[in-house]
Amino acid sequence: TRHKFWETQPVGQFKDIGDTNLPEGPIEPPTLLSEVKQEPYNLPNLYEWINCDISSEEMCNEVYSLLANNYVEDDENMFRFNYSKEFLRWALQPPGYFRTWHIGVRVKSSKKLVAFITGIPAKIRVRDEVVNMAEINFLCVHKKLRSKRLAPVMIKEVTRRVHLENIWQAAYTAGVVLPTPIASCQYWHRTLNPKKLIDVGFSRLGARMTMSRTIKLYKLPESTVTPGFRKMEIHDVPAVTRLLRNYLSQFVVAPDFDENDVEHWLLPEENVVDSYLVESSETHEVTDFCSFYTLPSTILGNPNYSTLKAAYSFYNVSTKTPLLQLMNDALIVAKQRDYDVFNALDVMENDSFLKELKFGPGDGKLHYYLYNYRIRQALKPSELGLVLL
Ligand SMILES: CCCCCCCCCCCCCC(=O)CSCCNC(=O)CCNC(=O)[C@H](O)C(C)(C)COP(=O)(O)OP(=O)(O)OC[C@H]1O[C@@H](n2cnc3c(N)ncnc32)[C@H](O)[C@@H]1OP(=O)(O)O
Ligand SMILES: CCOC(=O)c1cnc2ccc(OC)cc2c1SCCC#N
Repeated sequence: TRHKFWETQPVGQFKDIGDTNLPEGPIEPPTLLSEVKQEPYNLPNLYEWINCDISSEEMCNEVYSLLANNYVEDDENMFRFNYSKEFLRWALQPPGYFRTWHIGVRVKSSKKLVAFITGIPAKIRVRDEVVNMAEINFLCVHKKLRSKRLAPVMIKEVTRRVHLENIWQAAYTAGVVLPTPIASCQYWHRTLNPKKLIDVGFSRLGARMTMSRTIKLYKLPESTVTPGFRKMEIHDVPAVTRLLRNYLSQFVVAPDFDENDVEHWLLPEENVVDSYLVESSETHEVTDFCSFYTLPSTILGNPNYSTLKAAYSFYNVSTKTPLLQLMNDALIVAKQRDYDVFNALDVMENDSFLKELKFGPGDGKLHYYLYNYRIRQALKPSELGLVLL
């Protein structure tokens, strides 16, 4: 058995791939709340569970440090995600969040935080069904405690706590292949600071290319080109919600955002999320929207640089301005704001601008998963309207 834990879970199993007799939808029915295990799963003796109050400065520092030192690295150990504290508070406290779903594991004696996993509630539409789900993220076990089967316990515990809130499905992404992806996406990278990306060893000077020629290749205008292109403001929430809900309705899997969700996830917050829209000067109608979130990475083992400033494409809608032009304006803003790279997945309609805007394909894949919800057959990235942090 290749996946001793995952083969026990209500997820699509590899052996079932292609079996179109299996119905789409929940794999297991909900259980009665009285039947949900009332007490936490057992941890190895030295450890204890802790609910992490991310709004507490001290707790947020501990979570930040655990992730900054032990969270995801690329295959070549060139980068490690360095989620900021304000980003973590944003990511973990959306409307309706549960503090009990921000789960830590501490060493009983030293009180040191050594593991973490989180859930947040989200309404996710799958085809025509809007399903109450948990979005699971930030699963992290300290480097010194790896390969001790702690992750399955963390996963079972967050599952138990989600069940206690009468939620039976979840969504998550991972760079690793597990039973069984509903879609597999590719990262694309648009160089904004070529010299730095070459110096850190991510990019290489092209054949017959000089550094100055390479800098010229990635050069962008000093200012955005779309008339009416401006930052989103709180009074734009109703219009942006309408625009986004309508746009996302075309995808097989997408969040079902209401105005409260849009205000939380898309209203600009410095160093966390940036959103811009196009307001028509004559009709004052909001016709287009683009957004990106800020996720820096620690640059590992480089004497000259410590941090990579990366922007990640979030939700973009174009109804009047060509998507290509809208996204080029997003690149221009990111360059103005001194980002080193602008990253995007090939989800939604992103494929239509990636090559033309000089994005290059990454070597990493991002696999999307649903827990306790079967999809008849894997989706194409263009059928996905969901971006997880
Ligand atoms: C109704 C609600 C349901 C809610 C829950 C839904 C499900 C949510 C699922 C979680 C979604 C998280 C999403 C998310 O956070 C975004 S993906 C980022 C995950 N975190 C990292 O990569 C950080 C660095 N790595 C680590 O901290 C550890 O390596 C982790 C903790 C990843 C594994 O710790 P370890 O010390 O290296 O390994 P053991 O403890 O010995 O455990 C080995 C088992 O863990 C399976 N494994 C490995 N990586 C996984 C991953 N990324 N997802 C799921 N499972 C993963 C692996 O296949 C094996 O099971 P198998 O034997 O069956 O193959
Ligand atoms: C320069 C392009 O690469 C990245 O931006 C980057 C940065 N930090 C990471 C940390 C962990 C990591 O683990 C998979 C990958 C990166 C990546 S590439 C995949 C993310 C994107 N786009």
